[in-house]
Amino acid sequence: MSVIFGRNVPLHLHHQLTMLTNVEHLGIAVKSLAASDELFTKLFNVAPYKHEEVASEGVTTSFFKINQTKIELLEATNPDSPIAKFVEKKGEGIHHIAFEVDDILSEMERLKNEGFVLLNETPKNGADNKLVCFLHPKGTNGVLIELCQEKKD
Ligand SMILES: CC[C@H](C(=O)O)C(=O)SCCNC(=O)CCNC(=O)[C@H](O)C(C)(C)COP(=O)(O)OP(=O)(O)OC[C@H]1O[C@@H](n2cnc3c(N)ncnc32)[C@H](O)[C@@H]1OP(=O)(O)O
Ligand SMILES: [Co+2]
Repeated sequence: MSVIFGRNVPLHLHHQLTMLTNVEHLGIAVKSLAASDELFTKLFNVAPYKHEEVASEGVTTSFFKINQTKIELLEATNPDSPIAKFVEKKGEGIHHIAFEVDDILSEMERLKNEGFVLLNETPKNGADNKLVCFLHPKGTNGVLIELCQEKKD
């Protein structure tokens, strides 16, 4: 008899529900969204599909989509923004990799139990209609990882 574990999923299948699926986007820290919009529009030969400010993160973003690949450009909107500190310390460049998850709460629980350091204890509002959580780069070989779950209406 299979053991039922949360959401009526047999235990041996449950791990398949809590995992990082696709790369949702690559985050690139930039000094000027206007200048980088122009540069990446030339590079991709496609214009950004949206601009969105996330005041809680102190960023304004620009999103490009090339087939299934999403690129998020991020400019700081205040000196305390993580992007401002990053650009000041490391210059412009790749800032984070975001992964899509089906169930961010279960995934945060799983990763916490695996010893990863969550930078926010509960999911927070991200851009592009997502709930997000970040893992400390010190625990992921120096790469800032973001988890993204599509907000359900
Ligand atoms: C949510 C909107 C949008 C979305 O997709 O929806 C976004 O993606 S918003 C993105 C901006 N928000 C965040 O990045 C939130 C998570 N980040 C943080 O909490 C901080 O930036 C943190 C904790 C990663 C670093 O902050 P801290 O104040 O500790 O800055 P330090 O410069 O002291 O960094 C400590 C240590 O970490 C290294 N570091 C910092 N940022 C990164 C990074 N992006 N990738 C890799 N490593 C990073 C930094 O170099 C320091 O290492 P050290 O060896 O001591 O130099
Ligand atoms: Co992001």
